[in-house]
Amino acid sequence: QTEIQWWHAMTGANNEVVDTLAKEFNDSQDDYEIVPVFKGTYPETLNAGIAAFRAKQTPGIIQVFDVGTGVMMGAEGAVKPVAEVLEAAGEKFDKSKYLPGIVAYYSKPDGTMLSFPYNSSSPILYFNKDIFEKAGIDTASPPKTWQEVFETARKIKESGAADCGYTSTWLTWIHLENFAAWNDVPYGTEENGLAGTDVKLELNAPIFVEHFKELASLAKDGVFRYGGRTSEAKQLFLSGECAMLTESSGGLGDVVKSGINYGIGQLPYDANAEGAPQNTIPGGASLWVFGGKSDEEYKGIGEFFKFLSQTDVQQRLHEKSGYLPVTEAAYEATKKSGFYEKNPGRETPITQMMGKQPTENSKGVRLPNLPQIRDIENEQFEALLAGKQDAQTTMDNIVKLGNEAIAEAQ
Ligand SMILES: O=P(O)(O)OC[C@H](O)CO
Repeated sequence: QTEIQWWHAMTGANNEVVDTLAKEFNDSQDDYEIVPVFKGTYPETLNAGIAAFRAKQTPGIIQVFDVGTGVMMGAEGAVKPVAEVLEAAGEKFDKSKYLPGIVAYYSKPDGTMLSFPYNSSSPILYFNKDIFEKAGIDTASPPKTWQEVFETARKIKESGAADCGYTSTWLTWIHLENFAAWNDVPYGTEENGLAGTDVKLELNAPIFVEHFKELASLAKDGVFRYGGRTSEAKQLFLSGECAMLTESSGGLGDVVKSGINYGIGQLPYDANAEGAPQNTIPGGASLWVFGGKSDEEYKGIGEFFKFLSQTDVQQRLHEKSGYLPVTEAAYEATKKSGFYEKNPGRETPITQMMGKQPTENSKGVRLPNLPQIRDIENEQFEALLAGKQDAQTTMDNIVKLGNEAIAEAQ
């Protein structure tokens, strides 16, 4: 039997999905064994992969988050494109079977798709219906714009219905990368890095500065509570401390499991942005396969990817975790099953990603060192939210330090 390690960053309900899928695949045949290994948060998992590559001790499969895509693409020869992996298992990879936004995100400019889109997501608004009712807020029409979210959050705090009105996971992904795409404003030049590598960040434009000014003011008043750089803030919602949360659709598994009386709204947009809402960009992660493995291992990984792309597996993954069904067939099957009628809001992450043809502001953000840029952004946000600097300084610093880091990485 050939053992194949699958390094991943999934916790809670999503970790259970990983373990279940590996077990089902292992039970379905005798030649290969997929062994899931939890490697920490997404940034930690990527760092573990880089270290393993240097030490020539790579796993068969590694889950790399959206913004690590540029890093992996830059590692010429280190990875084996997904089509070649599937070919090893006698399967022809047909891109047209996958949702177009996802294919575009994980493909090189020449169209070669490099990784397998295991868990794609889109950020949404979660709200606690019990708290809304206590504060006298209509649960049938959750806030649509950021301005409404902020006003509602203040109202909730003032009413005493909850300690904190609003929190958010991933400020970088939700309040910068998706904020830009959804409001149809640039994150940076060169189509946010998709059209060229000489990118200059445009994150100190007034729309971003105003947004963060408001967040900082909410934080000062205890209305907004900061949770951390990745998905830590989800706990603040699950514990009932915060009434609203913006978080990945991939957080749904834990929200459902918690038994909380929750509702879903689409990702808020800025009321002053003319083109909003435009479309969100895919988040989550994909599965990358390292080069230099034996034919047998590639065949095993190809078989596993074949297993993962089956319609019923994709449908289940989508329904259990909240990640998107990555194939058209699984999306259609979920629609037909009546799942969306029975579970209001569960189609929102898909429609907000696919609803409109992307513009040059909303295809994605691709930088060779985006994880590092996110570190810079997070450091600046933390200084802002701790009251150490104002929003204009924060966004100016992000642009200055970010541009320096991008120039260095070229
Ligand atoms: O929580 P996930 O898996 O949807 O990922 C969120 C972000 O895209 C990570 O960069």
